[in-house]
Amino acid sequence: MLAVHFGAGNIGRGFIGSLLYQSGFETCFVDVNSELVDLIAEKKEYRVVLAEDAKQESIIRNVRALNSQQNPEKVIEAIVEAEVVTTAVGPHILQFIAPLLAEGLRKRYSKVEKPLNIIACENMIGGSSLLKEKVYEHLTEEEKPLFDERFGFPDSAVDRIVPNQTNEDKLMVIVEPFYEWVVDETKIVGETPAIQGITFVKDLVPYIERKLFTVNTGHAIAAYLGYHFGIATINEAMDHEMVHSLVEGALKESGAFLTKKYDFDVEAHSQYVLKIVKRFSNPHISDEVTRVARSPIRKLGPKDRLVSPAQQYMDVVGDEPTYLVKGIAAALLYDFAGDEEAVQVQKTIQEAGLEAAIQELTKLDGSSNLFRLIVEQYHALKESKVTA
Ligand SMILES: NC(=O)c1ccc[n+]([C@@H]2O[C@H](COP(=O)([O-])OP(=O)(O)OC[C@H]3O[C@@H](n4cnc5c(N)ncnc54)[C@H](O)[C@@H]3O)[C@@H](O)[C@H]2O)c1
Ligand SMILES: O=P(O)(O)OC[C@@H](O)[C@@H](O)[C@H](O)[C@H](O)CO
Repeated sequence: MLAVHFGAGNIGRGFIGSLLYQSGFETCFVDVNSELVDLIAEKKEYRVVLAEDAKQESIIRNVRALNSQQNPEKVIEAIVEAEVVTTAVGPHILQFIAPLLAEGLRKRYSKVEKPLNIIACENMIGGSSLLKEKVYEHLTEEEKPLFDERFGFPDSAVDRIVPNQTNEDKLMVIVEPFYEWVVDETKIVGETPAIQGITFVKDLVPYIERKLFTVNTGHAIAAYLGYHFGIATINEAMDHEMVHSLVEGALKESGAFLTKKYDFDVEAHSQYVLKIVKRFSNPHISDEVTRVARSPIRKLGPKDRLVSPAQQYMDVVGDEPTYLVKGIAAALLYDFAGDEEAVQVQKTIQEAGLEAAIQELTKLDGSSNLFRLIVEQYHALKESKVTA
């Protein structure tokens, strides 16, 4: 059984690759990082170590790797043979892998009748659907209905914290023990991929919203406020009394709309939040705030982890959010020079003004209450700049 996985990075090796191996797949990683591809091709195995006292280690075997820029034909051949295709490249990269994936699916269509499912494992709502949209931009009108019958793009939610890391063994990856991978079974075409560890559900939306607007909302707020207070890592940010209580406040707000909207059990949701806050404080993980804060343009988008829960809190709970808005303000103040999107946000604020920048990034109506609150909190936070 062959799996083709795009993106041999943190989550690709540390999570998806690991579950594929445990489920009996051979995994062909596809990446553009030559060093990584060459190392996987040479070693044919790598280590995954759990970030816990016992540091339990697994060896992931049965892996190979291809550089999609150097060997596109081989990637196409692998897609022809695959039982499943997965991705973990980042939401903005899906458009770049789409042309090659379209070529692979075209060739496969002409050679193999067996259906194939393509699962994007990215932190966003509708990742596989977006990938499908991008792939379909490369198809003819005649091909589209034929591909609909043969290829599935089920959306998914993935949860496992895998920090950026530099280890002596460059393929080794340290991951937190916890993981969750939920896939929309209604969009599967043909057989359900036999991957142990996936939970298949009929309605993914509550799962992806619960994950993105709890884990990623809390994480982003810890990162942006941590950065604001001059803190380097997420667990240090969680040790900072003010950041800790602002994260908890934001998760109370997102929890209030999630439990109401989806009729989640309130006590079970509190336990879910407690566990997440504990995961952020894992002493065995050193996760830089700049990784978690990365790509603020994406994170300030209307459907992402900051603005969407703030808007939904207003709509569903009927109140003004206090903490989520502070997180949005901190994201707008994020000026890390090593992050192109952060540089772009600061440039837009300087050149177009704060209000035009907020409108452009969040797509919020300039006359809305949420917009007004964000402007207020931005100025309040900017004036209160202190170091930890
Ligand atoms: N790290 C985590 O904790 C975590 C957890 C859950 C979900 N995710 C999601 O997984 C995705 C990947 O995150 P990550 O942390 O593993 O990032 P990463 O940067 O470690 O890995 C991304 C990989 O994609 C590769 N890549 C870039 N362009 C490519 C292309 N055109 N073709 C093939 N490969 C390409 C990169 O070289 C890199 O190896 C993101 O959407 C992220 O939100 C991450
Ligand atoms: O990957 P991003 O940039 O969407 O978000 C950064 C982190 O919040 C994220 O990678 C988490 O570690 C992960 O989503 C945990 O499951």
